Amino acid sequence: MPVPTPVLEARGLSRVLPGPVPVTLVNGVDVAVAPGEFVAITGPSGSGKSSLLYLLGLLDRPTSGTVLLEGRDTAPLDGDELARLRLEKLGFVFQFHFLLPEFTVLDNVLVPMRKRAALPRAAMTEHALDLLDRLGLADQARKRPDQLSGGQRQRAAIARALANAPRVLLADEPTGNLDTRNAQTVFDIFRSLAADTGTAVVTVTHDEHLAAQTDRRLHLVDGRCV
Ligand SMILES: Nc1ncnc2c1ncn2[C@@H]1O[C@H](COP(=O)(O)OP(=O)(O)OP(=O)(O)O)[C@@H](O)[C@H]1O
Repeated sequence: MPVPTPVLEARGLSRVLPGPVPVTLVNGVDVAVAPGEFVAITGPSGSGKSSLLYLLGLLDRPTSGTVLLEGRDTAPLDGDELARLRLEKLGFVFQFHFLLPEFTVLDNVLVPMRKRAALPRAAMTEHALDLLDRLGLADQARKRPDQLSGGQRQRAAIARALANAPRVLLADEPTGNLDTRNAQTVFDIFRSLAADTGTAVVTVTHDEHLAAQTDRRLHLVDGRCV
């Protein structure tokens, strides 16, 4: 069977903070993520999990090595080109939801769609409402984030991350502020997202029970994948 082109690939990825005593955050990581794959980044505190995720998400630049997105080398791209790729191809979820407090949930989901401007206005609203419905938030669309529960807020943040139908969803401890039930719901959403839409999901987690539910684990120790 032909091996599919990885949607996301790291080759010899390293990130060193310069200084009198340079600090190595990520050290020579090679990884290839296939479309529809659900991958956990695990490892002890300070092992470089978030640093690796930021590199994979084109939010930080490696000091050596490169990231390929859908087979395209991102190393030569400038800041604007990277921002465009993030907007069009990647979705992000963090431990804190980072929803805009003065906007409704619906308007929060519309922000990345408006920025991309790939759809007429009415179609954007329809798509955003459909996403919220799929995440069990149909009744919350016109509320502000502070009127939602913690679990609902994180699902709204996931809806926003999915607004532009990313090829890869990157999540940094997305269940860190959630109780067990809501944490499981988030992982259930990730699992069906990967299986049903082919979106690759890469998530940092401390939680062994959740990590065991993914297809594959990248375990980091001192910035190296072991
Ligand atoms: N800007 C920075 N300046 C100095 N040290 C940093 C900086 N960013 C990260 N570090 C250090 O680099 C190491 C890796 O950090 P990173 O946040 O990637 O680890 P992590 O595995 O995600 O940790 P945690 O599980 O605690 O969130 C840590 O030791 C951290 O303290």
